[in-house]
Amino acid sequence: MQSPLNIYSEIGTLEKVMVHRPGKEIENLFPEFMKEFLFDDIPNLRLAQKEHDKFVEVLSSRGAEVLYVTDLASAALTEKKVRADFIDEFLTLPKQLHRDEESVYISLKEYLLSKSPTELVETLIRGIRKEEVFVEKRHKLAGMLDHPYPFYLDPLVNMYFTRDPYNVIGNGISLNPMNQTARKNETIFMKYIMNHHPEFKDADTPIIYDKSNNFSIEGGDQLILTPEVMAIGISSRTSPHAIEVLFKKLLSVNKSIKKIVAIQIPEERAFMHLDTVFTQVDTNKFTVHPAVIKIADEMNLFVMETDENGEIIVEKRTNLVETLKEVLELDDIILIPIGNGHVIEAAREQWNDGSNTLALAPGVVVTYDRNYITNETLRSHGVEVLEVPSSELSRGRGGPRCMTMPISRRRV
Ligand SMILES: NC(=[NH2+])NCCC[C@H](N)C(=O)O
Repeated sequence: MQSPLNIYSEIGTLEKVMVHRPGKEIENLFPEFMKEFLFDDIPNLRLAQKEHDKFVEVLSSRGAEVLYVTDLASAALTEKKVRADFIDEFLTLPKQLHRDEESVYISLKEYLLSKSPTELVETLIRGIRKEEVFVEKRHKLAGMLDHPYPFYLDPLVNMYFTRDPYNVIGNGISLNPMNQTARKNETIFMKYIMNHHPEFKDADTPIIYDKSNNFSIEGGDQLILTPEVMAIGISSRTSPHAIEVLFKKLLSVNKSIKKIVAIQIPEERAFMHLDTVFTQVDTNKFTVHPAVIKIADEMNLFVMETDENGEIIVEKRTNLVETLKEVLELDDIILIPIGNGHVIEAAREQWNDGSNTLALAPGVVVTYDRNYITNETLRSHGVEVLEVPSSELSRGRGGPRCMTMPISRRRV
């Protein structure tokens, strides 16, 4: 069966997309562990959900079919044996289990196995607080001590940024080994959806990358500029080794991608992924953080392609516009500076994901309404901008592109 996955660009009309509506996991965020969970503030859950519903409404209003990870995962986990494997895989990671006794593992597994597929998915995402499960204390000394850490299983608070833990390239999927411990378990949902969901399990879907490859890579760093060319960020989350391994695999299974431009970005919180400073809004138009424009002719860019023997060759470039013209074979590239290029407006709006646009079609993007200066700049370049409310969703440091995992786009 042909794979239902079909992504050959960043901008082709969005047909099918996967999202997660923020849920109870957000209420497991608290100040002491916020940084570890990669948040800078605690969103108001009810408002965040309203904003997310509005976001989904905008996607649907332009014809995209919106699927929820939780629904897909529940439908993939109908068999008990599959649920048991899924739980095992989930419980191998959490650091807090290792601090505790084996009996924690046994009790958690039993507790999770007693749940229906829908409840199981919901529980694994919201995390398990210690008071929720009874664990028999088998060791006398350790049993006398109470460890202050409040969870047996951490909440997956970043789950609504579906872009990062997995992403579609062509008709294949990259199951990304996440760089940050707080996000590692998110990838497992997609693995089970691909292997066990009725709509995906019999499809011929190449796995382009997975955790057997060790090096971390995340979807926020991967942009599919054309069917032949990708841009991938070398960032705090994505290692250069991973990019090379991914390219090799793409050359053998995807056969469409011929070139990768690896773009080095600073390893800073504000620049966590390439899509926080650079996104494609139309064939030749890109949003860019002015800090990047400033150094646009002295960047570390690496064009990867193959020679006539099929060997990978890597060449360094330094000029962003010239390199994009070269790899995209275009005469004209327009870089749209966020915050209209002003040092303060740009930094402020980029902090709230002003350059994290999601294209619904060539020249049509969804953005956060709070970034009104960037939105006007985009409009002045002829881009249609659909704004969504954003006071709560933005607190997780991700925007419309981060909140979506496109499954299918019409060819440009
Ligand atoms: N593609 C993106 N820019 N994703 C943003 C993810 C934000 C999330 N809090 C993290 O630190 O991982």
